[in-house]
Amino acid sequence: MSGEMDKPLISRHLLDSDGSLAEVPSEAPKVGILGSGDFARSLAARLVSSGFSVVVGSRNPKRTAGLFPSAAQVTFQADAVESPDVIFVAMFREHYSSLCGLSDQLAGKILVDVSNPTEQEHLRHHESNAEYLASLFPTCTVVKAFNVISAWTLQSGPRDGNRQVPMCSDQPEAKRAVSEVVRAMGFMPVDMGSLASAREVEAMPLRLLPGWKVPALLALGLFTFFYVYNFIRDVLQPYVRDGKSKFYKLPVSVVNTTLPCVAYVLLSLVYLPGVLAAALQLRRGTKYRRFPDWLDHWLQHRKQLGLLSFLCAALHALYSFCLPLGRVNRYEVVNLAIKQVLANKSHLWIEEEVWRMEIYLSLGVLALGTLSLLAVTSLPSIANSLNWREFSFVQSTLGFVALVLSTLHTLTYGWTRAFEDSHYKFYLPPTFTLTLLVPCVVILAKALFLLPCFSRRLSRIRRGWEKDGAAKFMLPMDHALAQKTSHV
Ligand SMILES: Cc1cc2nc3c(=O)[nH]c(=O)nc-3n(C[C@H](O)[C@H](O)[C@H](O)COP(=O)(O)OP(=O)(O)OC[C@H]3O[C@@H](n4cnc5c(N)ncnc54)[C@H](O)[C@@H]3O)c2cc1C
Ligand SMILES: NC(=O)C1=CN([C@@H]2O[C@H](COP(=O)(O)OP(=O)(O)OC[C@H]3O[C@@H](n4cnc5c(N)ncnc54)[C@H](OP(=O)(O)O)[C@@H]3O)[C@@H](O)[C@H]2O)C=CC1
Ligand code: HEM
Ligand SMILES: [Cu+2]
Ligand SMILES: [Fe+3]
Repeated sequence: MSGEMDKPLISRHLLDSDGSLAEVPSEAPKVGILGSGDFARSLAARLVSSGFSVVVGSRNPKRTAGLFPSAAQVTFQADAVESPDVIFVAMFREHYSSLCGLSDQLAGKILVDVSNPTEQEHLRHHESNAEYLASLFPTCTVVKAFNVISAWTLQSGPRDGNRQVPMCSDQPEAKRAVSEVVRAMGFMPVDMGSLASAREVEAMPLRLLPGWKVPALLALGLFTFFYVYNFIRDVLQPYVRDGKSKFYKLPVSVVNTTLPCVAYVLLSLVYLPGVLAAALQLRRGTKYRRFPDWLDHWLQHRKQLGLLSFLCAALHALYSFCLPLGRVNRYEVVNLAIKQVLANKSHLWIEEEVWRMEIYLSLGVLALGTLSLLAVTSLPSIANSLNWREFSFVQSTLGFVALVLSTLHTLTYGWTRAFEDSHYKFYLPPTFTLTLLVPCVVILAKALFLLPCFSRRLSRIRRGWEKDGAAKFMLPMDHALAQKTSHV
């Protein structure tokens, strides 16, 4: 079998070292495909247009030949596996065993398992599809690849969507051969190690935005809560008390009171776990103990929380820009003007209102601008061009600045309303007062941890110093202090 593996599987000079197309070999490398379904058809089309000679093995070649590009040869399974060394198995797991009759012809060849188990299949079988295929054909080398690429992406080419093709196999030589096919097709092979990783590779397409589930549900929960709260205050209360219909507020006004509250609370929840972590480290006097699971989980979901906060804040800004466009605004302005005329007043100008509004609008714009920087740097291409310090400056420091600006925006918007009885409807305080609690706790805690007594201790803990037990790392100036406290 090693003799089989030694010969070049695919003409190496199809690709230059830099990946560009070099001289096309006189005879195109041959690739086999077993199966004639959706995936097989897209794969064949892609392989043909990438310069491969393709032979398809079907149980019924007459019926299926018309579905393939004319350059692809469609024949019986036994004939198709005769000459190519790399054979894609584009079939479902339950049909693998139907290939057992081909064992002799397949001996020594590379089988590429492209299959995607469903969630139930993945749970039912403890061995991966690829390992199962390998157990059926012990004389073949199995490579797991392409399962994360949809038939559609194969057809439309790798221009949009994910270009990475995770692959694994126990045979480095086989992996290299399939990598070359992957590259020639315009995709990026990603080595995932031995075939034992196949289960992990097969689980990849089963994930649907795993990190987003909890943050998205949280955002939805907050939205629902604040929407109902604002509905009761702004729509239900005037209706019940005075019989006034304010239902026109549902699509814009109530939404624009709800969205900023969600954005603001989510933003504070991004920075709260950092504060809790610092507090925990201060109390324990070490960083070498795991955080409780809930805190660990929370710390890992901050990016998603932050981006959802940014989304809500951006929508809030757009809604705010749209407010003056509505009919409501025009009628209110006209009605106010008429009232002024009837009351024989000429100049309406409340200095305090003007200043309050100018300031809170400006602070809101600044807060959103700062948040945009965080959102931009969270794009992988930009994040990769920043070093660790730059990234953490934007994320940690500027993010905190955004939280402070949002707080000032909310406070100047709220002004004295929290203290005026007329703003308590059904005894419910104005919405913004509900949102201030968490952000203010975060800001105060951050300020507290900046005090020298805390910040010195924190930075020592983060460099490995421990309250009791051996000091793992010490600054020279900490040496004397550490000796006093770390007797065993
Ligand atoms: C729009 C938006 C986009 C976001 N995008 C991303 C993203 O792409 N990726 C991402 O990870 N997060 C992202 N976030 C989340 C958030 O910005 C980061 O998690 C941020 O780093 C949290 O800052 P922090 O100061 O609370 O926490 P941390 O930076 O984890 O620090 C917590 C505390 O520990 C201190 N500290 C941390 N490490 C050390 C150390 N080694 N030595 C000494 N002190 C230390 C800090 O000073 C701080 O006081 C985003 C947020 C928003 C709003
Ligand atoms: N569709 C997609 O987007 C993706 C599919 N995949 C994987 O590719 C594989 C094929 O998927 P897909 O092409 O969609 O499936 P299809 O059902 O469209 O095709 C399966 C093919 O298997 C062949 N086959 C061979 N033996 C049997 C048998 N005993 N019973 C039934 N069929 C048999 C058939 O070809 P014939 O009749 O000519 O022999 C049939 O066309 C699966 O493992 C799937 O998980 C992976 C990633 C994406
Ligand atoms: C371009 C940026 C922004 C503009 C133009 C803007 C504008 C406004 C306006 C007009 C209001 C009053 C809404 C109303 O009348 O009900 C308001 C309220 C509010 N804004 Fe902003 N804002 C901006 C950014 C932000 C950001 C980034 C946050 C926080 C993340 C935020 C949080 C809030 C909060 C919490 C309220 C109070 C909501 C309430 O209780 O009624 N805003 N903003
Ligand atoms: Cu979670
Ligand atoms: Fe999770």
